[in-house]
Amino acid sequence: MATANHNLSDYDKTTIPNANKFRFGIVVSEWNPSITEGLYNGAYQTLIQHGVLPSNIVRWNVPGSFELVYGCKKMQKQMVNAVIAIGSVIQGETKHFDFVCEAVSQGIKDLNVLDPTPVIFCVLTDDNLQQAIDRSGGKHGNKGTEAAVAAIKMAELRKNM
Ligand SMILES: Nc1c(NC[C@H](O)[C@H](O)[C@H](O)CO)[nH]c(=O)[nH]c1=O
Ligand SMILES: CC(=O)[C@@H](O)COP(=O)(O)O
Repeated sequence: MATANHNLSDYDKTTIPNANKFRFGIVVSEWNPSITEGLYNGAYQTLIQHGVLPSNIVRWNVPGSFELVYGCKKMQKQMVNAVIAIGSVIQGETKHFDFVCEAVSQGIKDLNVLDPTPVIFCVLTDDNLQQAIDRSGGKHGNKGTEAAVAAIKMAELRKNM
């Protein structure tokens, strides 16, 4: 289902466990900061709403989405229950977009395979700035909210394994 048909901020709050015992790492790309800050705010506020203590949210910045893989790999070792990778990749004139998106998605997938700490893929890959705006707190909701919900659910799943 396309995002246009499912608002990223809509979810059943009754299905979310209390996250007051969990600790989360959030790694934020500095490229397109107006977008990534919106994603971070969505994720942060959602974690707080579900009981996470501010002191249990660790934030690191990296230069761009390509560096999210390295930052998340290191964040996995910080005694956190889950990691959220936040980035915004916007198509330019060249194929660089394709290489960055492929590297980040494959790299984060690999982190989930190789380490027991889940890493949530909160990376927008948009054709233009408007699409990114719409998905970072605009008309289609906030992917940061969606990512925080996923992080809590994965932390709970890991706890029960
Ligand atoms: N064009 C975008 C980039 N490019 C930078 C790369 O992510 C990387 O930092 C650089 O190639 C050095 O290794 N990054 C984004 O996050 N978003 C873009 O739109
Ligand atoms: C995703 C990118 O790296 C891209 O925005 C860079 O722009 P360009 O392809 O015009 O160099």
